[in-house]
Amino acid sequence: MPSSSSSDMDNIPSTPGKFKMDKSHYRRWHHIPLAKLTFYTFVFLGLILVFFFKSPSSTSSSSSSSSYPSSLSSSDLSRRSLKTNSWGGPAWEKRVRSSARIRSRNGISVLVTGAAGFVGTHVSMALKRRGDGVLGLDNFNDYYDPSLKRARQSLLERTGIYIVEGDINDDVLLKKLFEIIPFTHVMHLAAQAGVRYAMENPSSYVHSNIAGFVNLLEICKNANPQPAIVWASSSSVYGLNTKVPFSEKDRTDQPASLYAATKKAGEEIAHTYNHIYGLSLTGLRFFTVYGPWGRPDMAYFFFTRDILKGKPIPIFEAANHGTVARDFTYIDDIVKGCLGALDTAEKSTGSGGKKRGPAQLRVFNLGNTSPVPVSDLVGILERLLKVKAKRMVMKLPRNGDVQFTHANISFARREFGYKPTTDLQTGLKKFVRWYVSYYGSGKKSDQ
Ligand SMILES: O=C(O)[C@H]1O[C@H](OP(=O)(O)OP(=O)(O)OC[C@H]2O[C@@H](n3ccc(=O)[nH]c3=O)[C@H](O)[C@@H]2O)[C@H](O)[C@@H](O)[C@H]1O
Repeated sequence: MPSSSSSDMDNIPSTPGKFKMDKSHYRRWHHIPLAKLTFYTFVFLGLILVFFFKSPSSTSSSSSSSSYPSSLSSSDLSRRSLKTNSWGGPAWEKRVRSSARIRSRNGISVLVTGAAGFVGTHVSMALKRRGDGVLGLDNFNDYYDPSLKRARQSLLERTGIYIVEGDINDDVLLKKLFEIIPFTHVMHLAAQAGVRYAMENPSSYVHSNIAGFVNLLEICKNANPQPAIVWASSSSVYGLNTKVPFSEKDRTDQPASLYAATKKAGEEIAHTYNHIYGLSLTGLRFFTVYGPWGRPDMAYFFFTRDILKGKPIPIFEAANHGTVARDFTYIDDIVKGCLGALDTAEKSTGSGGKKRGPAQLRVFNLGNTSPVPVSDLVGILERLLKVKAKRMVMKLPRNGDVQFTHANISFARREFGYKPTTDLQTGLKKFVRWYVSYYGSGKKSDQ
């Protein structure tokens, strides 16, 4: 055998566990002065602390039981960006519990997604008013002025409704909410809305209306008990159909916008989760909802603003001066429809991700049943605002708009007595009153 050398190679153990300590190294440590040793110990501890605080799991929410894998894929990273540090901890859980507490006999506990949105705010208030437990969820994105969403949040807070700040794509957060509260129902209203904006930002529609919806259903199917889900589809699924009024039995395979296509996809996804997992699912096709606390991206809203400012408003017309009309539906009628759907929703039949039997699957139109031309809407606003609009008639752009909508609501009437009662004139009067109290009249002459 070759004689042993004193090279470092000699210190590599041939078998794990059989490493023999080199006494000369040991002796060398003994000769390091104590001050130096203390210094190196602090440096070492410092490095450990830095590593700990920089690690992904410690940057996620403080109460989250999750920890990220050590190697993050790009999708993990994008999901990470959805996490906020604003949730978690005993005080947060207490707020969640208090908000979701049922305060009436036979009440239900509802997770309302998109609670800081227009319809979400109104539905949350109506549920709370009758004693149901309500917990909101909203990501407060800036599709339109987030300060309006914050104002709606304050409104809800005053009635004891807490909105958790988070995204429906955040599975860790959703799981946590279902761990704390065994929700009986989910009112799913979080979505990327708007027909025309889909050409500007298509991926946001896929992110919220498809990926987000699937993520929510994944959590719901695994929940025990599984909740019943009522969610917002859209009148836009009728797309290029020409037969009126639109009935739930009509074809919906000709969407005119990506928005419509993602809502239609949602209806098919609902079918799948109902079929495989026994989730009870009800889709509501809303027809151009308007009213106080509404969405600033919608025509009735920004027409009001621009008429008051003396700015021209673009009024679309179809080919050959064809009328463009909508079945504008007042928010209180939509709220009645949402509550009716929640109250008639049957329980999901599965549990823990397994189907135990067939479950309810429904789709309803929620409209007003009397379409009004957009030019008439402008006429009503002119009278209410006492300002003449600067009308700018334009050809209906090819950006997703359809020429008209008109709901047949006989199915919703039969199932839960749905009966809209507010006509456009009355509803716009309430909207204008709210608008002026919230923003001021902002008339050009006032400035
Ligand atoms: O029912 C729905 O499912 C959808 O309703 C709503 O879409 P729409 O019915 O298109 O409402 P909205 O934009 O207010 O335009 C109203 C009318 O004004 C016309 N319009 C619009 C803009 C303009 O500059 N000029 C104009 O004439 C326009 O041609 C239209 O005739 C929601 O935004 C959508 O998220 C979805 O919920």
